[in-house]
Amino acid sequence: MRISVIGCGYLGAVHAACMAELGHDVVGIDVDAAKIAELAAGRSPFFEPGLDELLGAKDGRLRFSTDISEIEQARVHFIAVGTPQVAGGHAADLRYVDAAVTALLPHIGPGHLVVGKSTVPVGTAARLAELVEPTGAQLVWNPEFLREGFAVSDTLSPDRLVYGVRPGDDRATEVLDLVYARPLESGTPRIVTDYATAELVKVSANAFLATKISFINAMAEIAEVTGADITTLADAIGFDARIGRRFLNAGVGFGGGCLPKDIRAFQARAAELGVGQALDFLDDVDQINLRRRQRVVDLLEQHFEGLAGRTVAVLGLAFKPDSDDVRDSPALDIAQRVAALGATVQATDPEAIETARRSQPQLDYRATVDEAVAGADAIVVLTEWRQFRELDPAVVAERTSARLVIDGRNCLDPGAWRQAGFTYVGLGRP
Ligand SMILES: NC(=O)C1=CN([C@@H]2O[C@H](COP(=O)(O)OP(=O)(O)OC[C@H]3O[C@@H](n4cnc5c(N)ncnc54)[C@H](O)[C@@H]3O)[C@@H](O)[C@H]2O)C=CC1
Ligand SMILES: O=C(O)[C@H]1O[C@H](OP(=O)(O)OP(=O)(O)OC[C@H]2O[C@@H](n3ccc(=O)[nH]c3=O)[C@H](O)[C@@H]2O)[C@H](O)[C@@H](O)[C@@H]1O
Repeated sequence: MRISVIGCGYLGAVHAACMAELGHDVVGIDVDAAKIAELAAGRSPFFEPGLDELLGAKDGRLRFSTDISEIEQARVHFIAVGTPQVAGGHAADLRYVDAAVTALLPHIGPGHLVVGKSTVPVGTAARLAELVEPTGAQLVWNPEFLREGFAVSDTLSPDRLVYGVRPGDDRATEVLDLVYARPLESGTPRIVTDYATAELVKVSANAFLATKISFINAMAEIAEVTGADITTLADAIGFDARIGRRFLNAGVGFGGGCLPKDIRAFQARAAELGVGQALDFLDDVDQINLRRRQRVVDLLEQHFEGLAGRTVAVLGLAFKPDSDDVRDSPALDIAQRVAALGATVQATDPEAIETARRSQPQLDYRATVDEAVAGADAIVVLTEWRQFRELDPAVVAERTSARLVIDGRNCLDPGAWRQAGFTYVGLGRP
C-alpha cells in the first residue's frame, strides 16, 4: 500500500520505518527540516534500538520530506503529530493535529483513508471527521500503544490493534487490515469499535498504567515507615495473576512524553464533559508520583543537613532506560532540584546527555560513571540502565569518596553495596 505519515517524531518516525518494513511504500512528512534531513540520511534523530537499521535498509520504499504535497501518491495517511499539554494548563494542545489535518485536506479525496494515531481527547475524531468527509475521504482512529525502547518490536508485533470507525464503515477496516496484514496473520487481536471507544481505550490504558505505578509507590511510602520491603511485596502480590508483576516497580515514578501529560489531559477532558469527579483519583496518582521525586531530594538534604557546597553524582537522566528521551524525566527533574539547592550535580547517562543538556544546561555533565562519581559526596541512581545495575560497588568505591548511594529505581543489590562500604538507601526498601 502507499502510505504517508504526517509527523515524524518518536511515534511517526518509528511508524514510517515499520510500515516500510511491513512492505509498504511510505513517505514521512514533518515540518522540522532538520529532523527530515536526518531521517532521509537513514539516521534516527533520537535513540531507539533497531530504528537506524530499519531506516538504513529501505531502498526507495521509505522517503522523507517537508513537502505535504508528496502525500498525493499515498492512499492511507497516518496522523502522528504531537499532542502536548497546553501552555499553563492540563488539557491536550490539539493545534498540531488540527494543522496536520487542515494541511492534508487539499491533497485527499475519495478512496483516501486518514488514520489518527496521536493520543487525543475523546471527541476529537468525530470533530475531525466533519472536516475530512466532505473531501470524500474517510477517517479512522487507530491509537498507538508502543513503548519507547521497544518501539520497533511493539509496532511490528503489537499486543492489539484498535480501529475506531464510523458505524458501518467496513471499508476503513478492510484497508487497515491490509496495512496490518502481517501482524494480523501472526494472530494480533484486532478490536473494531466506534471513535469514542478507540480514543478512550488509549487514554484509559495509560491512566491504568500510571495508577499501577502510583499504587506501588504509595505502598513504598508505607513500607518506608514500617521497615517493610516494597520489592518483596511487589513480587508477592504480583504472583496473583489478577494483579501481575509488571509495572509494579517502585522508585522515582513515571515520566516521559506520555503518561504524565495523558492523565492530566484525560482529567481536563472529563471535566469538560461534566464528569471530572470520575477521574479525581488521577490527582492522587499524579501527586504520589511527584512526591517520589521530592523524596530523593529530601533524603539527600536530611543526610547532609543541607546541600549547599555538596557534590552529587546523578546516574541516569532519561525517563527510562534504552531511551534518550528526557521529556518530564523524573531523573532530570530531581537533578535540577538538587542543583537548585546549591549542590553541584555531576550527571551521566549512556544516551541522554545531549538531550538533557538542551533543557538543563546548568548541570555538570560527565561522559562516564567514573567521571560522575569522582569527588562526589553521594551517588544517586535515577534510571535503571543495565550499565548502572551491573556496576561493581567495590570498583565504584575506589573511584569516589562518596559513601551514600540512593537507589531511586531499586535496581541495585543492597547487600553488595553495603558490603563495599556504602550506606545504601532504596525507596521503600529497608
Ligand atoms: N512517543 C511515544 O512513545 C508515543 C506517542 N504517542 C502519541 O503520539 C503523538 C506523537 O508523539 P511523539 O512522536 O512522542 O511526539 P514528538 O513531539 O516526538 O513528534 C511530533 C512531531 O510532529 C511534528 N509536527 C508538528 N506539527 C506538524 C505538522 N503540521 N505537520 C507535520 N509534522 C508536524 C513535529 O515537528 C514533531 O516532529 C502524541 O499524541 C503522543 O501522545 C502514542 C504512543 C507512543
Ligand atoms: O502513550 C505512550 O506514549 C506510551 O506510554 C507508555 O510508554 P513509555 O512512555 O514509552 O514508557 P513506559 O515503559 O510505560 O514507562 C513510563 C514511565 O513509568 C516508569 N515506570 C514504569 C514501570 C514501573 O514499574 N515503574 C515505573 O516507574 C518508567 O521508568 C517511565 O518513567 C506506555 O507504556 C505505552 O503503552 C504507551 O504507548
